[in-house]
Amino acid sequence: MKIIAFVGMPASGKSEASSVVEKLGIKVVNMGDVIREEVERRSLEPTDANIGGVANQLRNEEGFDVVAKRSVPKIMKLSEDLIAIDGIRGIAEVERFKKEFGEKFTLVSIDSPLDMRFKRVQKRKRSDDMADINELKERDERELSWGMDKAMEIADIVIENTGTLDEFRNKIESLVEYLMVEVEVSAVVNPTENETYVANALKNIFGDIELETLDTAQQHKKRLSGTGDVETLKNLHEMFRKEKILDTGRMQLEGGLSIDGLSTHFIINKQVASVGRMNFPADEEPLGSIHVTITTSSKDEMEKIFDWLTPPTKEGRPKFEMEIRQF
Ligand SMILES: Nc1ncnc2c1ncn2[C@@H]1O[C@H](COP(=O)(O)OP(=O)(O)OP(=O)(O)O)[C@@H](O)[C@H]1O
Repeated sequence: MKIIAFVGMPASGKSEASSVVEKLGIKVVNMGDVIREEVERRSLEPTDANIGGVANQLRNEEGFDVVAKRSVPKIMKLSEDLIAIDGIRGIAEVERFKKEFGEKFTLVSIDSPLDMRFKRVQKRKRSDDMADINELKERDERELSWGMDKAMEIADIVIENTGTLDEFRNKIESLVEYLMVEVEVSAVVNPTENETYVANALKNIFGDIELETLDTAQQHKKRLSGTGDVETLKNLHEMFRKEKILDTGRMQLEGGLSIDGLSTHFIINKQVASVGRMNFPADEEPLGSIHVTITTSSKDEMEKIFDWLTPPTKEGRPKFEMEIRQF
């Protein structure tokens, strides 16, 4: 499971980002629900004043990360691959989520300058919106006092929201597709082989991927396996170039494509990988090969990955080089 959360100054585009995510079918957990539930538990009317009052009371009684803390079990109960958290207000909440979810938690900062945010607020006309730029500055100050700037500073990904709304929505879609990519790698460890030898072969191709040892149906045979995201493919990306095997690589990727176009599977020579090089065996090697499966949430994303890893070539050189992170 992966968790994504947006932070940013008032009117930077967090709600827009959440609604794009929701439209893509991703579950959005609203932190405000925790407060609304507490309001109900205290048998109060769900008015703005009661919600604000209970939120403040909770923070004073149980700390600034109280809402995050109470959201954690709700998130843990879910079984989706990707979940978005809406409504982070400060650094304490970010720290709580980082502690609970570690690497699985991706914090995204949405950056937009004050004057642009003010123009957008004037159009938004939400009941709590301001007519004067100084009121927006005051709102900024309140968010800063909760450490929004610190939360933005430690974000894993920064998205500039300085263009059109469509451009922004495309960036968020691209980000979600990027986060949904899953890479699975595995290789058999034969009784005659040393586990470290196989682990090194895998790490030579996939960098510092975390591996676990699994039993196989056959006695004395183990399998080393690991899962990762697009970052896991960065070293492979370099190897295709170093070994000058872009065309062969492309054939492997395309050859292993599933009928629905959402996953591809190919094998890499384990023995060759153990010495830090890479090629593709025609068939599974006698001692087993390295198996790689890449899964995406859309055909477009898969095509993007193909073009990024192994662009088409002309006279042996890539016709173009592209970024995989288009946000
Ligand atoms: N790139 C953009 N171009 C034009 N309008 C935009 C753009 N991004 C966001 N907006 C609009 O700006 C307004 C503020 O965005 P949004 O409500 O998503 O911000 P927010 O970060 O959730 O704000 P708050 O912190 O105040 O809840 C909305 O009306 C939204 O539709």
